[in-house]
Amino acid sequence: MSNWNELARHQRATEARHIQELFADPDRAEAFCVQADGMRFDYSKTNIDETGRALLVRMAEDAGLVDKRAAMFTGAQINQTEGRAVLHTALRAADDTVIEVEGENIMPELRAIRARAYAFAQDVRAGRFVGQGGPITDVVNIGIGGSDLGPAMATLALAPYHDGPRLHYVSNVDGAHIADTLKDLDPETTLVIVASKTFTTIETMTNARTARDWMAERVADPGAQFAAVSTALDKTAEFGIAHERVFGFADWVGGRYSVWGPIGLGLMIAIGAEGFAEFLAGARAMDTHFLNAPLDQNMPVMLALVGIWHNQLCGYATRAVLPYDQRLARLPAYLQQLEMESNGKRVDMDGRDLERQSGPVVWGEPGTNGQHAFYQLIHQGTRIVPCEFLLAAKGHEPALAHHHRLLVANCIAQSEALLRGRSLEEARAIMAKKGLEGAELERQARHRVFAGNRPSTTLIYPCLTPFVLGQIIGLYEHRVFVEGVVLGINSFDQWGVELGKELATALGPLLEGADASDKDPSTQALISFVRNQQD
Ligand SMILES: O=P(O)(O)OC[C@H]1O[C@H](O)[C@H](O)[C@@H](O)[C@@H]1O
Repeated sequence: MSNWNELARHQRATEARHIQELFADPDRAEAFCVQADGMRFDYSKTNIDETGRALLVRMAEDAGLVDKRAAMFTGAQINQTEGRAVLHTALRAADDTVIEVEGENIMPELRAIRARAYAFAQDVRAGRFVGQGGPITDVVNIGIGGSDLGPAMATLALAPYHDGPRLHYVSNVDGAHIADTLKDLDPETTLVIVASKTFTTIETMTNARTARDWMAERVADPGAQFAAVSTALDKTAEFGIAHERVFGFADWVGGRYSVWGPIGLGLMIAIGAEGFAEFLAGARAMDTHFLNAPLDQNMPVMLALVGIWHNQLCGYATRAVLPYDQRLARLPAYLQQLEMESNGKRVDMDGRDLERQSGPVVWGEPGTNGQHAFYQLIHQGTRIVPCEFLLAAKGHEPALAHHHRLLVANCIAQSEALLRGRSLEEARAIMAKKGLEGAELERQARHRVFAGNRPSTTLIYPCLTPFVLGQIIGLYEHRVFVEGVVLGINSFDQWGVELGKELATALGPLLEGADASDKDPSTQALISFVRNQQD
């Protein structure tokens, strides 16, 4: 980060400037915008100017982005703390690509597993694979984290293409989740997919056993209606799932990057192999763009650099992801794992304390719902929240085009409002029109002032098709990668989730009465509250 100080100086020197001033340049809207295969990322409503952009791009270059990008795509062991390559891009690479891991081309096996998964999905959809009571009507995907969020988010996103059996996603170990899901299902026509990279995750294994017991009550051979997706083939066999319904993947696919392979089985069953292939094609188009576009016209690179400008340079701690697309309702949750599990780290690749903040807190809700909830703070709160809007130019409901026009108008209006705000003079004029005068006019006007000058970006795309969803998810994956490279961290491990897991395992027996006296007083009090309720 050799030019970090220069960038920080530039940020300080320009922070008093109103973003609107930058539009004195009539070409700004085009010049601060990136296009990729029909998608447009507009970052002109930020305080980044040409100098800032050039410095940001140089920072990415100096961090070795170009070489590190090549290293990822070609299978180098860039996940150093786990000694692994990072090759989710191979899951969507063109068929004739050659990618070697430890001297062996991994592509033929990937293609073979994908073909098996497609064939199984098509069999389920066509009623060739049946339950013990007939064709499959419902599929329950049991998984958590990366084995849930990706396929669950994508299944909802692609609802207009969903013509297979109903899909249900169960993740939480809270019995409420599986109980509520199973209560209306018929065990004789339900397929259960147990999705777990490790096949040891306590939530998933607990839910999987509960589902098997539920099925065993009505079905002679419950195992016959189970499929599994995992890297641990010994453990899937131990669980009793026949190998023809087990779809493996390698450890160089990170959990939160795994939707492109067999972890996407639920989505394959929902939308079919052809639709899934389109989803992969969209991500592949984004890979090609990421690999080839010059850095300042490279969508994932610019998305990442805008994020770094806002978080590490301006000091805005959070980022709101605001899809004006109801079917992307789970995108914020998906991105919370993708971005926060990847870049929420406190040390760099070599274990040294980070000199900057790590990745931001990511949150959000679909528009327009958020407007009637938390946008108050976004517009008038004392904290600045950079907003990332996502918007489809076209919806899937031609008969409801008037709804879509309202949706689009709201999205674009929000970014406009954040930019321009409303001055005290304008607010006074509004109050005067209402007949207010003097001190009361002044007081009321002050509540109606919007400072404006609040940054936002807009990602606009033609329509949320499988291809476009693939592009969007590929875009965010690469954004996380670029951010990780610039910050010098490993975006592909997740040691921060381990301590809680270990303590939870140790804590279980204490809830049943074992001695808790070595716990801190707060923990002891919580345990005894639970024990008292159980007695
Ligand atoms: O797929 P699994 O092995 O069951 O893992 C599920 C999830 O749990 C872990 O705790 C990790 O934090 C996630 O990255 C992972 O996606």
